[in-house]
Amino acid sequence: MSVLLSLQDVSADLGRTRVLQGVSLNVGGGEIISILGPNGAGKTSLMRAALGLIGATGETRLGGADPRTLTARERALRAAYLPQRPQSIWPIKVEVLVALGRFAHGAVPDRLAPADQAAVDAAIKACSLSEFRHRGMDELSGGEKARAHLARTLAQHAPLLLLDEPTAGLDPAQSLGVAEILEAHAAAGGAAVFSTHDIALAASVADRVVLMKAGAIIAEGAPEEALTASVLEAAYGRAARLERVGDTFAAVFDR
Ligand SMILES: Nc1ncnc2c1ncn2[C@@H]1O[C@H](COP(=O)(O)OP(=O)(O)OP(=O)(O)O)[C@@H](O)[C@H]1O
Repeated sequence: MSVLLSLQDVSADLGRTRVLQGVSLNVGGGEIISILGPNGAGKTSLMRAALGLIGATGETRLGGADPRTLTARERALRAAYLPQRPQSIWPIKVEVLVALGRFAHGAVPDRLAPADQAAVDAAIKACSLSEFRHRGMDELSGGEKARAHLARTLAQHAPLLLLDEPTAGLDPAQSLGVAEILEAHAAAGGAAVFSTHDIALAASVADRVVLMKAGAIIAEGAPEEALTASVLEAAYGRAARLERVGDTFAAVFDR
């Protein structure tokens, strides 16, 4: 199994806040890993450190290289990043936004080579956006916009997906669609790391969950083994448990 991302004892500060504390994580091809944890736990910071977007101590390797030494293009060929709440500043068409995902392959959005066009079409289809592809980004609902940004990320065809809350704002059926996209990516040998507050979805989809609190990983492993009641309570400060429901899960928080 190829190692696509490796963090060893990574710590980082933003301003006066220690946002990562001794984080170690290895991600190999074929894996789906979900990052969980309360607001402010460090999930976004972990992804940004993985990409070299924030300074950190320890050792970070993205596709075997220190991400701080990579050009934007080299980084984009290794990892596709979906930021939390991405913005599209211009009212560009959906298919043009998705084509921007091809920049690392040398694509120009209005003159796509066949391979770039095929990648754009496949990403639009996977994200159920075919009927919206000619619409402006300013003519979409919140969930449709989120899917367009995900499609841009997928069109990049990077082996590692780093997705910060890819299902935020999506309806349950669309969230399951994202889960199936991640499963297909992993089945093809890629890896997906995604953060979410949907514990049940994470447990259903991820091979491994990583639970963070205050910048540190407090539990990691197969969902049912890692997400014990005591660990969930330690993370969220409320009594909670993961329950199996058929072949999926529910996260139950006591009131
Ligand atoms: N630019 C910044 N300067 C100082 N502190 C920051 C900065 N950005 C984030 N933080 C702090 O870093 C910590 C981790 O933030 P991060 O965005 O990584 O959390 P998160 O787990 O992704 O949270 P959420 O679930 O709310 O998205 C938080 O305490 C946050 O307040």
